[in-house]
Amino acid sequence: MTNTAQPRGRRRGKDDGGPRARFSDLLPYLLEHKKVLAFVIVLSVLGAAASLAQPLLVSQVITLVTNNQSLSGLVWALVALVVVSGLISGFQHYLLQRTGEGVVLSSRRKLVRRMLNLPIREFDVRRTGDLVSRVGSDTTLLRAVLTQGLVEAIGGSLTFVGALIAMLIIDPVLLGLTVLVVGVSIVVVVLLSARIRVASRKAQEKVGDLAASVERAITAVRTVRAANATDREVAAVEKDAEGAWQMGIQVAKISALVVPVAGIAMQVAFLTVIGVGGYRVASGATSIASLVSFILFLFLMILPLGQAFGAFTSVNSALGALGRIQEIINLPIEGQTDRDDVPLHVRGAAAGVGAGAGASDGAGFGAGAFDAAAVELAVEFEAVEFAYAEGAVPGDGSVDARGDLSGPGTPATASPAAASPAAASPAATAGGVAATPADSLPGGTARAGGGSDPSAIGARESLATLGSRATGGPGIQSTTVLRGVSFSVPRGKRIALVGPSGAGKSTILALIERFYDPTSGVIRVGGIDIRALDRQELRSQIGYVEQDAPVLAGSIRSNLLLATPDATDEQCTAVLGAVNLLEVLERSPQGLDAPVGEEGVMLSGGERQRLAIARALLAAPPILLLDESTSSLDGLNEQMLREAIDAVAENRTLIVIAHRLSTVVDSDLIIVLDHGSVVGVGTHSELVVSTPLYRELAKRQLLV
Ligand SMILES: Nc1ncnc2c1ncn2[C@@H]1O[C@H](COP(=O)(O)OP(=O)(O)OP(=O)(O)O)[C@@H](O)[C@H]1O
Repeated sequence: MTNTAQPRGRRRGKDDGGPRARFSDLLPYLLEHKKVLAFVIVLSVLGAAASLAQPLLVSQVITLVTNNQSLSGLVWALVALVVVSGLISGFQHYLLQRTGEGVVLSSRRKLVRRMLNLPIREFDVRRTGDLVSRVGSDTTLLRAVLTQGLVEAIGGSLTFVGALIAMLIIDPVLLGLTVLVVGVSIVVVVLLSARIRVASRKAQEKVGDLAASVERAITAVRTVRAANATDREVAAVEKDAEGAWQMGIQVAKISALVVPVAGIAMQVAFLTVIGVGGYRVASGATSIASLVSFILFLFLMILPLGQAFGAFTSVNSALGALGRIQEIINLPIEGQTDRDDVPLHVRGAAAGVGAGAGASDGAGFGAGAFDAAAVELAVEFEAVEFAYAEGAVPGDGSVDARGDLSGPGTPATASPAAASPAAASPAATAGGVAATPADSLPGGTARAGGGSDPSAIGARESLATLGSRATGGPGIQSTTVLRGVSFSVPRGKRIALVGPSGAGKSTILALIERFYDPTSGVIRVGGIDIRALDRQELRSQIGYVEQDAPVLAGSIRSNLLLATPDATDEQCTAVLGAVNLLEVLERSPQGLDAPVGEEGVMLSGGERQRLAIARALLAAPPILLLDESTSSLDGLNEQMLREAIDAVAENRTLIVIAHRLSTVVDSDLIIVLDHGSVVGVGTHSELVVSTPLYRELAKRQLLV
């Protein structure tokens, strides 16, 4: 399905332009099990020896029969050989299956660990279903490398060589003919291998597409059903399923060419040996016993050849899938693309933060750990510019740690020298917002210019252009979302961000969480440039309730314990009481263990939001970020929730986004955003007078 509603992720232009893996990429996965594999290879060698011994014994049998001598000893030896070969082969099979599962497990572990640590930007451009499919489906192909013959082929190669030597001794002429036939088959298989690899990778990509469209349809099933779009979605998913089927058929066709090659080689070699060998026996050039043992060795030689061809096919299929796995594993994780040009004195201060930041007593950042005056400001934005990178970025799997993901926040980011010239330009300062700490007003407010000033609009446009240029590398498009945003949030205050949809309010919270880095400008938390803070440390100081207040599948308890795994049942119950959610507990005899359904679907919208807020409150961080956290609440619940937040918010800094001004009119400070710029800062009564946009919003909501 061509899913235009979601980003398609990194697409490839050409068939063979996708992520590639070499055999050497597979080795680390195999080497993790080197002891077992070495043991299996020893077993293979023993098995090969047992196999090689059989034709020799058979040859002996023929000689003894011809000479009318007793066979009993030899027969017992043959029986023992067959039994031992069987046991070895069974044990070997089990060990290989087991190791194959081990390879799948370790690849899944690596992949998931990497995936969940990727920068948020990666999740903006990739499809969830495709990522899930890489973990679930691509990894299973690695198993086939071991279970479908690679190790047997290694052991088998000994049989192959042993048989070859024996055949050389028995009849070099017949061997020459055999090698000719076998050589042709090997060339054919090698030629087909590259096509198998490409087809296999494309088949896995199609499976990824399929998983992505199934995921899309299922997650939006209510919307799809309500829009009477079920049949169309089914058709779209079916189309993707057909795409996967077609590529599967493609793989089957190429494999079908490989599989019979060994069989054909064997038959041709066998017929040739029988024909030429029979002639040679008739002419007295060789004996019947030699011909029979030559033919048995021929079988022994061809058998591992079949295994080798099978192994070759499965390794090439696996390499197709491994390319997709490695594409993710090779991506830089969050933090790896950071520039280390944060001024040293800032880093030094940050070192002190760690010690105090762990204390989440709500008193603020690491009291006493660094300059107390700086701590007075919980959050500061200074001339922050930001643009999301948009659109698909072609990648080959070996993404340059500094280049590809940079977008906003890397090359043009951190150093003051690298800040967008427009951000510091007089036009920007005059037209939009206060750009330097010196411009901050006492009490932590920021000076706001006239957002409706035409010159400011002009400045914004040029900033947008510059921001885009600064941000986007080749292939990356970006639109400036925040333009020279400056404001300060004093510790312990309640701040509201308001403004029209798309003004950039949620983006500000995402930047405080450091999901993205600004294109230019500085964000400080507790007086520290957040680029100098460890992300975990930073986030442990912040409670964040997203706009869609996500609730994870699982129980109420697992949702609450997400950020605070050690919280007691009493603490959980108390925080649920604080957000008026005790009723949900009473509803089910399972209490805290009551399931909430996929994405919390068994809860109402308001309950989901309150549960998410309860989760944030339970962690009791010094700073709380609430994104439209009261939008799904009825009047009564909203009132209760506000009281709860007010109670918990004591001594904490609260930054709240709300569309309904009624929920934020009593904030200590309201910051008004429009098109990514701060157009007003003040209290409700100040803004009604000073900021036309705010007055308009308030008027529409019957607040003035
Ligand atoms: N992940 C993203 N990738 C690309 N663009 C984005 C992303 N998130 C937001 N945007 C864009 O950034 C702009 C600001 O979005 P943001 O969500 O910050 O606005 P908002 O003020 O919170 O809006 P709302 O009140 O409707 O939630 C919008 O134009 C939006 O399309």
